[in-house]
Amino acid sequence: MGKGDRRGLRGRRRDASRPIGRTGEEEVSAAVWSMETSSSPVAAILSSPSPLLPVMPKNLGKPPPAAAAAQEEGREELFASCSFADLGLHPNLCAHLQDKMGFQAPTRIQAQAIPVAMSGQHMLVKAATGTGKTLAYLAPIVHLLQMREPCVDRTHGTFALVLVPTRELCLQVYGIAQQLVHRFHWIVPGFVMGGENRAKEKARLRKGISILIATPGRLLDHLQHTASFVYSNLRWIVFDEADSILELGFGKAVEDILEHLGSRNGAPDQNKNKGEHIRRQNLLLSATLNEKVNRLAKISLKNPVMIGLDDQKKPSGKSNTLGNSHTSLLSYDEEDGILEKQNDVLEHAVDDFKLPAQLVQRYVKVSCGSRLAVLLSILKSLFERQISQKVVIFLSTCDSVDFHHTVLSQLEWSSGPQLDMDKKQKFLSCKVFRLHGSMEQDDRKKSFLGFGSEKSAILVSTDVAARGLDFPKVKYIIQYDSPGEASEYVHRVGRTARIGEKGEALLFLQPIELDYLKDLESHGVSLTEYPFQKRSLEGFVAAEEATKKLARDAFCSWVRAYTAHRGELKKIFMVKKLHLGHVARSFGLKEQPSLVGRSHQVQLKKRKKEQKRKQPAKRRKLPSKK
Ligand SMILES: Nc1ncnc2c1ncn2[C@@H]1O[C@H](COP(=O)(O)OP(=O)(O)OP(=O)(O)O)[C@@H](O)[C@H]1O
Repeated sequence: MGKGDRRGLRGRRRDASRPIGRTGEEEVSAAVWSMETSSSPVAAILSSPSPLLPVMPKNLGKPPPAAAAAQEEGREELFASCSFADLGLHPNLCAHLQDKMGFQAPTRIQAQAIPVAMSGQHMLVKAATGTGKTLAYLAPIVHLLQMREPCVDRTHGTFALVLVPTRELCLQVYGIAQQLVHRFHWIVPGFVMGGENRAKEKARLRKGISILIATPGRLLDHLQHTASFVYSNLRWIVFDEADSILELGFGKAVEDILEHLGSRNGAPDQNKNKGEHIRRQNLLLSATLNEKVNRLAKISLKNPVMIGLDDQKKPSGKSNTLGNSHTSLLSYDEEDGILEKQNDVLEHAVDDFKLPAQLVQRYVKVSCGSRLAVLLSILKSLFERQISQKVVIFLSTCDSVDFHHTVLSQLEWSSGPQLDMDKKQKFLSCKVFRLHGSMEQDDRKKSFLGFGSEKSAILVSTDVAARGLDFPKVKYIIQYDSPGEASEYVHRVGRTARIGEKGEALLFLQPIELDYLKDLESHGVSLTEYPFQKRSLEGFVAAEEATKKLARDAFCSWVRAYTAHRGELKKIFMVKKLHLGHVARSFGLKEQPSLVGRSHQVQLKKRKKEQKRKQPAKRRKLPSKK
């Protein structure tokens, strides 16, 4: 089980261990599945106008007009009015950012964080997802390394260490670092992470890596066992997605890493005796903070500049939206005064989350048994309205990802000859990828890179994809299984609506789970209900006597057909195992099964009596004489 996936399991065993019960809804959707004669049960759901499927809104996949305005407002709030050059970055780096990476101006968070990072002060940054936090720490590091005298050389070892919670994020940050050093080829980025070949990593460390991106477990392994790993010139330690690193149980590893690197507050500066006094700088960044980050901040940050933390609440009481964060430099008075202010600011920063202003967030209330049917309907509607879509579907466990990936892959449109029926049902004109921590590393890499490069695709994933991953053009996030903590909700939906782009997020909730909305509200996150009118099948059937009779006849014939199975099949299709009430409901019948079923049973008994009457009277067995 990959570390990155651990969060996917801890506290989320609910769907793995839940006993498979045949509740009403499951009964009905089972009935829906078995009613169809088509080739696949999944297709059955789609081709049957199940009473449970929502009628999709016309504007599905198109955010409401207000969101378009919010998107414009979001963009204005997102970008600073200054230039990268105004921030003091090297002209070559500014040119590269603009010409090669297409970044015309810094985001607000970058405009605030880059000068602080360049000043050498410790920093704690809280900014909404998709606001450019990666560049906020990598750009100043590259800038300062390229101007270092003597020139950075591989033999100097590692100057900057970036800790991230997942392997995919490790690859992503490494890719951005590679782009940033394009004009400074003497600065060498590299990565070490679980699942990779240790020996090759040792060889690369022995040669020297200037900017090292790492997952905590593997980094600690090399700190403890790779003697050729040189970090005596280490100047920066960056914790990207700081709260997630600790949530994933890396807390002890992080403390051991800080111990090794002499970067705990109060630890003797290991470079002092080297003559060259390198001021260590630690940076913590995330869109969400938690108590554990407070603890990490206390042991690793010294008088940090806090960005985006202390203006949590707008006068309206609404939580701060994107880009309104600003630097709050703690006044430098006596030690305890600073710590007190720092703690106070941190305490308040934990509970409030910032979300992109242009993100449209909805929830859909779905009973358990009809979840899959509704999910397939929503996907079908999304792809019918816009053939090319990038969608991420979050699930709670690896097994659930594997199952739903298999189900959705059945709907993948194959370019070869197709049956007419298949054409109608294979509505996904895109590839379906899966991602979770139990996959082989190569498969994980293929999925991660594959989904990122496709114009239209679906990714079915656990929370291993919830943090930091920057998939271009993801327009829709479906949380089929709700996340645990509200912070995970924020990060999941943060995979869309990035850097001012539009995005929509849909959370599946069962009627018994609606209280989760209140939990989200308490963190300043509010969702609107998915705007579809629930087709009231029962009302439709009850409206007309003729329709009601059709439904009754259909119900009776269905049950009769069910009893008609022969041989071994009778052990599978057993009427007495059916919950006739739910089967009746799947025909829109409100009557209790006993009423509808009783009349059928009465008929059955009558029929059996007639059959018996017609049969020649069997010779009665006389009791044997003893
Ligand atoms: N100044 C900029 N101008 C335009 N695009 C930018 C700028 N800075 C970063 N980006 C782009 O914005 C996207 C989001 O950046 P990044 O992943 O660093 O955000 P983040 O705040 O770290 O998000 P998360 O909280 O999800 O990790 C990326 O595609 C990145 O290339």
